[in-house]
Amino acid sequence: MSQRMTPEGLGARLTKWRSRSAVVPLPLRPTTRARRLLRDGTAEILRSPARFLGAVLRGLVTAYRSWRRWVRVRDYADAARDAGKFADKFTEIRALSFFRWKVTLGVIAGAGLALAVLHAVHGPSGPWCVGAVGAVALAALGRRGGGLPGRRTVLAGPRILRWSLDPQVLVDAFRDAKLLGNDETLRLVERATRAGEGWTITVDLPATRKAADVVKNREALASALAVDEVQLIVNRVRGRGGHAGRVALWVADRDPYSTPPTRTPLVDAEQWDVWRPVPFGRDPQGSRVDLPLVWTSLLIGAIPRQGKTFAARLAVAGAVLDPHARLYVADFKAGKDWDAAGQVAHRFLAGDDTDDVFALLGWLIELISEVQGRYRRMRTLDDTTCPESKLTPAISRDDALNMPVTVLVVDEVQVPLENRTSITVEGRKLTTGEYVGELLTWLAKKGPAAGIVLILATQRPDSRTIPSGLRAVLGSRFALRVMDWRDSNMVLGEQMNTRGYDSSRLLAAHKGVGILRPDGEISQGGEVLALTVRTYYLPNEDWRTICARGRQLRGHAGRLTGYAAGHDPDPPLSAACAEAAVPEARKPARVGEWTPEGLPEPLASVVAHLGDELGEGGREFVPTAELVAALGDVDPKRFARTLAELGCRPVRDRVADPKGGVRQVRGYLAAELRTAVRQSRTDGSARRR
Ligand SMILES: Nc1ncnc2c1ncn2[C@@H]1O[C@H](COP(=O)(O)OP(=O)(O)OP(=O)(O)O)[C@@H](O)[C@H]1O
Repeated sequence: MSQRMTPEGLGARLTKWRSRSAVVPLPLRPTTRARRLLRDGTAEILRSPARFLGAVLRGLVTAYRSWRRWVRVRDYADAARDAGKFADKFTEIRALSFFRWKVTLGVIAGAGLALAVLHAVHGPSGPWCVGAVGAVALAALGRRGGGLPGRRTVLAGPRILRWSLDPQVLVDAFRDAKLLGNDETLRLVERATRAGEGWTITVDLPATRKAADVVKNREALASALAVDEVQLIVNRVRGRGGHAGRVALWVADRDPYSTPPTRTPLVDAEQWDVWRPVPFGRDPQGSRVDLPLVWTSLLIGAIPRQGKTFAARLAVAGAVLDPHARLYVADFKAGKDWDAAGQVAHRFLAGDDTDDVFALLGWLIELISEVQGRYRRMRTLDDTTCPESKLTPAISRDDALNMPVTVLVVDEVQVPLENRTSITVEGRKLTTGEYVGELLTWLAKKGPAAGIVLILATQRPDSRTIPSGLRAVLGSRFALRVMDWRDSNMVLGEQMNTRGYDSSRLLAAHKGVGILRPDGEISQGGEVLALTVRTYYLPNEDWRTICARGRQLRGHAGRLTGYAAGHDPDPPLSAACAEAAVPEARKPARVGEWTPEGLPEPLASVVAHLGDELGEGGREFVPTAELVAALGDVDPKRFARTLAELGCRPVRDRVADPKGGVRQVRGYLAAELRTAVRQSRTDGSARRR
């Protein structure tokens, strides 16, 4: 069917032709590019006088600095000083400096005379012309450089320092901090610019030096620059445009935390989406730091009165303002800091005695069953609704599926973890604290993907209080001021102090300031291992406002449940019924299930090595190297082939290495090994029948 050519159709075709035809010059093409060119060109013309003036001023400063170096014979004096011969050469240097002063005065007098003659011959236009030429020359001298491309893989060419501030200051500071040798220098990748209330600059170290060492020795560098270490932020530039020798520095003009704190923007938010990273605070340069919470968990540690509760409330504030999110709040501080959360929480408690600990135990058991149920239900969902075994925003908001993002906050988590009341679980005697630790560990491992977020705050981040297994699985960490570097490492992770992150160095006056080690990317982008953050200020009054709004939102949406809806809380578990309530996941394996009897080799040896660790809730992945080493003189190829015949195929996974990092290794999924064991037992008993 032929199309009638309407006036609009003709116009549209003409526009299309003009935008595509090679005959039409680029600037005349009716695309947004032409408009952009016009806009940029006008802006450029309007800005040029101010830019020219700026360049002339910078040129003046640069010319003055060069002259001062020259007149003071700095290069000669420095060389003499480095060679330890300054005293011998002093007279010579002074004489040369005196001579250069005389040359300077001579040139000034000559220039003045020449200008006077010019004025006499050509009138005022003569000196004006000379002035204009001089200004152009100064502007050329002071024009902004865009930085250098940085160090190439093979170093070549001179290292040129171009910085409108005296770059030698920085090089000297690096040398004083023993981060550069006397014959080494820095290469400026991005010239110094103002960022917030300070200077930022990116430099390349010589090829023999590592950026990680600069980060580690930040304090020495701060001393060499004569600033407090809180004023100096040093980051290795990673990812695109970065390499192991590139460092970004930010030097604040003054203590960045001396200004009054900022209120959280959530106080003014009508509503929030719990899937959006929550506004957590600001970095020293004043940029906002948002903290993602879903699919991870958070550990907050600090000595008393440093702002743990405030930080935990900030983290949970986003969930309070999302009517789809469910909250479990356990306040073992037993103060009134969390009281307002009772208006919105599905489960709420404030207290610190054994009954409260048992109530928490009940919640944990409930949440573990919930997680198991969610995984079971997710398995039945189609791939479009649930592409991986992970909660998605759509699933979490689907009432029919009933899997809302659930945030469990435990303030002063050391109270339940240290409870010594004895209980028996499946014949095993242990303290309630140990059991709480086990359940929290299980939840922190399996819960995040099913939409259960754990936020734990503690005054005592030591190894006796927070089991290492639990710490290892808490993805995000926030360390406010602690007593010493060991406690800081307890919160932030092994060896973090040697990488330059030690929260014991924060000042007592810096309340709410801590080191955040996020799980994955945060709003700053790039690959940051950790960063210093000053949390937003969230006093009780604002917290109450947020909780009242959260209640209103839930009320309108018909989502007030549990405690907030006024339902009687379930009676806390007692020591006697703790055992009966243990969910399947936490039950130790039936006697004999993880023993090698009746199993074929090498499965029998694998089970003998792993024992109960193979059970549900135990290990998820076992490296091949570990199995081969444990089984002694086994042929790795035959071992892999036999296991493959039993349905266990090697996969790659990340494991922690002893140096504190992670590495990828090959190994077997415990789930597949379990299935193989059960299958072998079923086959064995069928054969016996
Ligand atoms: N971001 C912040 N900016 C300024 N001051 C803050 C900030 N966060 C907390 N504070 C101050 O620190 C004080 C202690 O905060 P918070 O109650 O959260 O400490 P805590 O570590 O939980 O204490 P405790 O261990 O005694 O429970 C607060 O009263 C508040 O004035």
